[in-house]
Amino acid sequence: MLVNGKWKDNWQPVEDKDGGRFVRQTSSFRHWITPDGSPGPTGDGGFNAEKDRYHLYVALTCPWACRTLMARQLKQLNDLISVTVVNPQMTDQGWRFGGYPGVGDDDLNGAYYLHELYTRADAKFTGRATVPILWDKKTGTIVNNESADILRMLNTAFADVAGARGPDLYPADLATDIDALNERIYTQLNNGVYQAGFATDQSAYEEAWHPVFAMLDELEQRLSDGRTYLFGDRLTETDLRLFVTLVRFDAAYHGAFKCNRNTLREMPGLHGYLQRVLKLDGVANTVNVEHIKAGYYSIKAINPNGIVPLGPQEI
Ligand SMILES: N[C@@H](CCC(=O)N[C@@H](CS)C(=O)NCC(=O)O)C(=O)O
Repeated sequence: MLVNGKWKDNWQPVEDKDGGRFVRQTSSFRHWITPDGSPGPTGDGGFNAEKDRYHLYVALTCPWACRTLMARQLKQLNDLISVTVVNPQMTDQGWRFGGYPGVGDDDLNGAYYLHELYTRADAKFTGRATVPILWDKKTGTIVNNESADILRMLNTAFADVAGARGPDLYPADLATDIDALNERIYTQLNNGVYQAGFATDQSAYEEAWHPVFAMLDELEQRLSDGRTYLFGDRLTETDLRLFVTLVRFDAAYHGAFKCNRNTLREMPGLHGYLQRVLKLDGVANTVNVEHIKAGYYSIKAINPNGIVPLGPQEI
């Protein structure tokens, strides 16, 4: 991680420990792009919605980054916001650019490691250099590195510039229910799989494992009435947030993170739902199973010899 702007020690998945439990760092850049550059719910103003001004740095292995890519795709913002994909394999200094099929160099800033962008934005930055990063090309800084914020701002910020495009992913009449379900899915499942996978003692692993499957069972049940999406016929941000975890389940979480009561393929409601979302316009472009496997299985703390499993044949 970075300490006072300097890279310290070899990359490890867990820095903040609470016993054997994995604790996710809170995001540090929380500015918002808004239609008129006024400050959003958090952070400073000045980030007007403009064409060709913003850039996303993502890893295709990372669910948090991929939910922002999905939002960009579904809101039809690909022509407004450019993207660079980092190398899925973790180095001793975290994410790097180039050197892997389907990966870009940092043409924008000429960085080799992603952490260089954090110190460019804040020379004294302390913390983990995570993806996604929403970058402002105009002022050369990070707008926001919290995917939940980015998802929400992409839903509305560009409506004046681009016209209303794509589905409303956070409709007002569902906002309270979306917030409540997001929170539960995040705790038990999106982050729960990481808590199981990065646990460093048996009880912390077991403590995380049970809620993962309790949530999958609950969602399997929820979808059993034949609804298309979590809230019925309307696709919402909660679907994006769930999809990115489901699509990684059999390829990464079942093996690398030891979430192995069953595979997702064995849950017909959830598996059917996964396939339905995968078929939405352009969503398949945001999914790269090869990058997903290469990424999770490159984490030495959980897979020291770096062997990448050949299966699953299909997700
Ligand atoms: N709160 C962040 C979390 C992002 C995150 O944890 N990304 C992981 C990849 S899946 C990362 O970049 N980890 C590198 C590190 O922790 O050093 C978000 O949702 O945007």
